[in-house]
Formats: sequence, structure tokens, C-alpha cells
Amino acid sequence: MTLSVDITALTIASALCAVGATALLLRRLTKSSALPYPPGPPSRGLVGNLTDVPKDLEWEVYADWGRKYGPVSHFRILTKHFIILNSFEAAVDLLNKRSAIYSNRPTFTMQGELMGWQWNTALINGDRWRAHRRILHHYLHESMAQNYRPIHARAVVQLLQAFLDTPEDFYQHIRRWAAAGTLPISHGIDVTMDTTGDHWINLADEAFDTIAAAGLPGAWAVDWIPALKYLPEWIPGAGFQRKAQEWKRLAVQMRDATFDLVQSQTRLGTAPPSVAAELSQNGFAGESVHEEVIRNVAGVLYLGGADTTVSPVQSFMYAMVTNQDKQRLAQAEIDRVVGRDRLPDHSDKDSLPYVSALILEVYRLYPSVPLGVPHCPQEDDVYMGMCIPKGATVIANSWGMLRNEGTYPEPHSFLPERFLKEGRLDPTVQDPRIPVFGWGRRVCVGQPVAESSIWLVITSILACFSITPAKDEYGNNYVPQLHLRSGFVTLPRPFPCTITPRSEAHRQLVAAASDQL
Ligand code: HEM
Repeated sequence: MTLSVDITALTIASALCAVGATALLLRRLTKSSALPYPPGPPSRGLVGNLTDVPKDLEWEVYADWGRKYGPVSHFRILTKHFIILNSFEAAVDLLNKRSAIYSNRPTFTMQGELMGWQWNTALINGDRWRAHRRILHHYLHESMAQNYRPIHARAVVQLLQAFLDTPEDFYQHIRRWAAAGTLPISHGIDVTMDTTGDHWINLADEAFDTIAAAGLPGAWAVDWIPALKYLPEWIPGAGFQRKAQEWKRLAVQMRDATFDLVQSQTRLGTAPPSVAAELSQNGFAGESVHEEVIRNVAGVLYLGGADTTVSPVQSFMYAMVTNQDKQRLAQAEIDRVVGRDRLPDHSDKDSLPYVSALILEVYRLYPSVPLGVPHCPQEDDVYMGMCIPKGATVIANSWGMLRNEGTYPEPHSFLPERFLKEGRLDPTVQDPRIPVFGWGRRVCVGQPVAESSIWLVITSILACFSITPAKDEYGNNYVPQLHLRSGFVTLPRPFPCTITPRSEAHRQLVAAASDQL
């Protein structure tokens, strides 16, 4: 989603500049530290760096700032301070080692208050966050991920069959696979590979897009002048209010439509097992759970099966089209370890180091949340002689860290071998999953489940299918350029490729597994 500054609201914003100026002055006067802010692009007057904020592929611009200004840089929009962390060490020092003060989220008026995304655990703070996270952790930790393996295996077989039937629709099949791995868990909703599940998938995708559009620094004037939220929507220039209402409907609908279905099934006694049904019927840790918390928790699980999980698998498809040699190496390893008579399963994982390295390289080269989710210090802090102000929006540029030449030589090339030494995973190479899944107390709570399902689907696709470039009109290989979608979660934009079963035996293997569903 492209960052679009709400120009009309800007007009109103200028009328409120006096308020901002006073606030800025006050902030300057009350700045508790005489230390400088980290270096960054020169700020211009009252609005600061409003015009420097990147409009597209923000992580690349921030990585350039890292090269220019160092691992920690700063910019300001009016009174809002932003800190960009471009090095792994700085992110560990602040977000992990000082997690006691860096575990809050900054508030975005547009995304939170106006659009109603305050139900999302990823965007809230304090006791409310702790209560939600505790329940989510229970349902998403490592051994729970093992319990979900049958659901994930079923979703994979459905995907493989869909690749046989309509390979040209692979992009949509991957979306359905992700939803088929989470919606049965969250709400007991069975997502089949035909179009009947698309209603739920589209609902989550549309809602997810609104988070992306609303959460980018500088995109909405109301984020840096919260007083604008009081403008009635009929005033010229208050178009953001109408947008917020429209998006709020989507955000709340995706949470409530699914939960309402579970409730009506519960009344009829037909609700399949699910997190929503279990929490409603049995509560949690011996106590009943408020209905709103159940709605929120189940909604977050549902959201987890949207773009963040889809992104690495679509990126993997792109990496295979453009790196045929690596694909063949992974397939040779699978053939040696698994053979051609069965599908891979999690028990094969330790025997497939090249496949593991290939998946690590997908995470590294194409992080789905390239700027993570911002953190926010609860008090003024000092780092390497620089002031990190309380309330700043702290953005860890995972994309920049994962393309750092010092850490990963030839950082723009797809080289699974970088993670291997003497045929095993090399523990001395920086693990890319740390920036990919985030930091400190806010680290992705869905990581064990996400990693488990992504490993299975990628290994199974490699086992059964060849992914090759599509042909152009002259019969030549068409090697697509990667076009990443900008925004909070990034994905490769759709590209053509050819997906064929590796042999007749592989076709029959998939068909037989599909018949047994
Ligand atoms: C490849 C897939 C995924 C990636 C790359 C990913 C990445 C992330 C990142 C970067 C964060 C922010 C961490 C931070 O603040 O430093 C996050 C938070 C979160 N993720 Fe994931 N995620 C994925 C899948 C999932 C899944 C499947 C679920 C749920 C089923 C999930 C649920 C959450 C939740 C609830 C949070 C908020 C945690 C908090 O604020 O306490 N994620 N994720």
C-alpha cells in the first residue's frame, strides 16, 4: 500500500500549527537530556522531516540512512520522534536487553482510535496486552504447534492438489493454504481449496491492508496532530474520518463475523473444536474470559493466517523461479532422505539441512514485515551518548539488517549455502529469524506455529513440483522482476511461473494423499 499523505487534512493541519509549535517548544524545553538526538536527515522547521519520509519501499531508504548516519538514526514529524535501528546490535541492545522500557507500542490515532484496531494484541499496551498475550502464548507455543500438525498437513495436501489442478492460480492457492492452517484452529472454520473459503480470506486480506495503510509514519496528519480527530467528517479536509469509518467496518467485521458464527454454532451444539469455542465454554486457567477478549484473541489467530504467513511462501516461489540450481539441490536432498513414495513430514526436518538453509535464505532475503512492528520507550533513554526520547516510534529495519554485507556477504544473492558448514547448519552465521520475527517481549507470539507450517509447505512443494519460469510468446524463459508491495507487510506482486509435478509418480503421490482427506 503506497503511503499517501492526507493532503486535505494538511490544510487543516497548517491551521493547527500554532498548537504544534507550542507543543514543540514545550517538548524542547522539557527535554530532560542535554544529549543530542541520533543523527538523521536535516529537519526543516516546524514540520521537521515530513517531506523526507519515504513514500515507497521505505526500508531501502532507511537502510541508506543507516549507511549515511550510522546504525541509529532519527527524524521528526512535528512533535513526533522516530528512531530507526539499522543494526542487529543496536536492536538487541535496546529492544532485547532494555525490553523493560522498550516493550510498549506507539499509538497511532488513525489506526487505533479511529479505525478500531485496538482489538489487535500487536497494537496494545499494559495489562490489557499482557492478558491477551498470555492466552495467545498458551495456544501458540512450541508443543501446541505440534498438536496442529494434522491441520497443517491437511492444508498442505489441499494445496498440492490445487497446484495439480490449476497451477496458474498458485498465488490464490497459497492464500487459501494459509487460511486453511489457521481458521480451523481459531474458529473451527474449514477452508477448502475451492472458492467457498474465499469469503473469509478476502475479509482478512482487506482488513489487513487497512492496518498497512494506516500505520506508516507520516501518512496521516491526525497521527501527528491528534486534535484533528475531533473534526466532524462533513468538514472539507476531514476525508480521513470517512476513510477511518469505512476501514473500521472491515477491521471489526473480520473479528466479529467469525466469532458470531461460532456463537450461533455453540447455541445449536454444532460448534467444532476451536480456540474461540474452548475459551467460551471452559474459560482460561480456571477462570471465565470476557467475551471481548475471546473475540480479540481468536481474531488475532485468524489474522495470523493472512499476509505475514502468505508472504514467505510466495517469496519462496519467486526464489525458486529465479534460482533453479538451488531448487534442484533441495530436491536432490529430499529425494535422498524422504524418497519418492511418501510426502515429507516434520520428522525429516533434521535430516534436510539444505532445505532448512534454503528456508532461512527465504526469510533473510524477503522478510515479510521488513520494518517490524514499532516499539516505544516508556522513558527517556540514552544510547551511545544519544538521547532516545520517551514516546518515540522505534523502528527496527529488519530488511536493512538482513542485507548487511558485513553479516551476509553478497547480501542481494539467494545463497542457502551461507548457512551451511560441512553439510550442517552453521550456528556461527547470524540467524535471520531474529529480525524477521521481532524483538524482546513483543517477539512474534505465532513464530512456532508459523515456522512449523511454512517448513512443511515449502518442503512438500519442493518434493512434488518443479517450479520453472513461464515462457514468453517466443518460447523463451520469462524471468520475472521482483516487485514488492510497499507497506507494513510486503509480498511479491503476482508473477507468472510454471508449476508441474516432478514425475508421474509424484502426481500419483499427491492424488493419493488428496483422496485420503
Ligand atoms: C512468517 C510469519 C510471521 C512473521 C514473519 C511474523 C512477524 C511478526 C513480527 C515482526 C512481529 C512484531 C515483533 C516485535 O514487536 O518486535 C509480530 C508480532 C505478532 N505476531 Fe507474528 N509473524 C508471523 C506469523 C504470525 C502468526 C501465524 C501469528 C498468529 C497465529 C502471529 C501473531 C502475532 C502477534 C499476536 C503479534 C503481536 C505480539 C505482541 O505485540 O505482543 N504472527 N509478528
